[in-house]
Amino acid sequence: MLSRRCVSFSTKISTVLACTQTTPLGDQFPRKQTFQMASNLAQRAEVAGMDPDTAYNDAVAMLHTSLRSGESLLKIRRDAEKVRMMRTFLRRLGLYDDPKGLDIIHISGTKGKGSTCAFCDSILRHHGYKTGMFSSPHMNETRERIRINGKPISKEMFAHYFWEVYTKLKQTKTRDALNMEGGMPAYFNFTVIMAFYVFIEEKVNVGIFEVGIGGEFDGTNFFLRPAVCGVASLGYDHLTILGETLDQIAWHKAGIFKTGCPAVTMEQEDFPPQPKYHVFSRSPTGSIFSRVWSLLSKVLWPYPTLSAWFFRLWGWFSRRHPMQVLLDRAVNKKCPLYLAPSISEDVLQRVKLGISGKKQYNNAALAIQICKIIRNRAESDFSCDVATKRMKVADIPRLDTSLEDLDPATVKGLETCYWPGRTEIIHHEGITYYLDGAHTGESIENCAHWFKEEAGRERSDLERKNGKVIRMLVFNVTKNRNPANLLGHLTSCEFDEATFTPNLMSTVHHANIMDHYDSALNKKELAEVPIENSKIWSAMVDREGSSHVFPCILQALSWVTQGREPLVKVADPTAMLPDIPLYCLEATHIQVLVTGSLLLVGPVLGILKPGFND
Ligand SMILES: Nc1ncnc2c1ncn2[C@@H]1O[C@H](COP(=O)(O)OP(=O)(O)OP(=O)(O)O)[C@@H](O)[C@H]1O
Repeated sequence: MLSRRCVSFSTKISTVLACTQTTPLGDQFPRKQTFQMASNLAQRAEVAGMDPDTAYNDAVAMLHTSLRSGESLLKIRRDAEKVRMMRTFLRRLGLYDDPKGLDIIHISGTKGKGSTCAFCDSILRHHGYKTGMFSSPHMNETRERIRINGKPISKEMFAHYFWEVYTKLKQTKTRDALNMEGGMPAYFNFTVIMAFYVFIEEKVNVGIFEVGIGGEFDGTNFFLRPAVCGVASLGYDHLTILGETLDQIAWHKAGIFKTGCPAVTMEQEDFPPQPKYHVFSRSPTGSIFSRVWSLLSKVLWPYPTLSAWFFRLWGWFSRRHPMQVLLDRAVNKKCPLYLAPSISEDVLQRVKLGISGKKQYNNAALAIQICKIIRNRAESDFSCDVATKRMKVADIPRLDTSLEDLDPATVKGLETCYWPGRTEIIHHEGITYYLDGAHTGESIENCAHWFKEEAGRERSDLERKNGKVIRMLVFNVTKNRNPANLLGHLTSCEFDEATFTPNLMSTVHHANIMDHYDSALNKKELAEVPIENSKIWSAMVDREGSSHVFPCILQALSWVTQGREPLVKVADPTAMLPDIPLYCLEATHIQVLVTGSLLLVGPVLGILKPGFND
């Protein structure tokens, strides 16, 4: 399979990695040098029968080096051009239209889009479809982004298709280096294109695509006629890109709607505008409000407090309900829009969802209706439901989940659905790990609710048998997120001790450094963020000494589970772990919540459940 144009520079990459391993905090990856090395080697020999690990590592290294460099050029392109550019890349691969026989499900939303995709994937698989799923970001390995029949594609398959797509695009590259349409797609766009290509080549029946950021200008928004679009729950994330009010965010998310293609959404809350309300925020809706807004912001900017209050009030009164924005966009795009309300109590009692958490019932309802559309597609006519100007939000047709929708295959799909690292519980002798990759206000709130419910039940059972249970937190956030906003939701979880660590597996040996190139590079994230988080936490819980900072995940986990966990070993035996309080050692059971970042949860999952990807 690997007889394609393939390169081997793993040995050289390992040499480079070896240099970085000695400086744990603030490692600098020699990006420029590796990029040159990668591009030189890419034009080299054909290597047949390569070892899959080497071939895979080479492909991932290429993604992180030569293809990442395209991103800086991308920034100078106007947003709307990105989608057109994606279509050009596909044409260069010989893909001129949406392929026949591959139904596309395209899902946007702030929270729950990954879970909805996973539910769709599982339900359809249990109905006999061959499924493909593209999601981002990945936790441990890049290949997690492309799944076939619920499993990440193998390293061998990833390497094979990577070099096939890479070579075809390279051969059609034009001389105009600044013209990105003639160049190479950057990291994210490349993985999207590759997923699409893999699904076609592997003759998948349904391709499920999770939007990266927003929707309108996202790299996944190149489909001409998706079989169905879904919008999961809306909330605040990526505000600097999408805007700071929910109607601005909704506008982007609804950008995936296509003329004549059915779209389904769930009930949406209308949160108040974010407290941090920027004077110069730009409304993408292009309304008269936004023009007056922009004029006033120019007049008022010298008076920051006055203008901040003015704009906060303005934002409050001028905002539209996110559901109204979804409807308006459906009208503009002549798209039939449906509402999938959450599952009702009687139906709910029949199913124990594979992904837990109360919000998952909303995601499941959305997935059930999306799959129903796919299954009944041949005999359905959506033209009579195309949204019209006269329609009000209350008129959006409802697709209630009834008992008849829960046929055995759908129930099996919902119950066996596995979405790694999201509200996942792993039991070990004397320890229960609660893992959740939540990293926004809404999802951390959901995580705290889930943890209190699940861990509370377990603690009551254990205490009834005279057990002594303590609770530990292992936490990190990545850059650009507000740690106080996230940690605030966790203060009610009754943690006895809290630990903070960067998303670095080990200070000695950083596995998969290439797969997590960015996080390994950022000095502030590695050294300063955990200290900052620890200070915020101490101030919030007002308990001296119950907050601890570690330089890597292995040290934090070793400290938390001292003497109990054979799987967790400090990679550097010379590392001095601080003393753990006596009452922790005396406890009969520890409950550990790991949350705040997928890049923290991923490595922990990798330790506790090796091979969870296979
Ligand atoms: N409707 C929801 N509201 C709030 N939190 C949710 C909802 N659905 C899922 N979550 C939580 O959000 C986190 C991420 O879930 P999921 O992967 O489904 O979402 P996502 O939209 O793909 O997010 P991201 O891509 O940012 O990780 C999980 O912790 C999950 O429990």
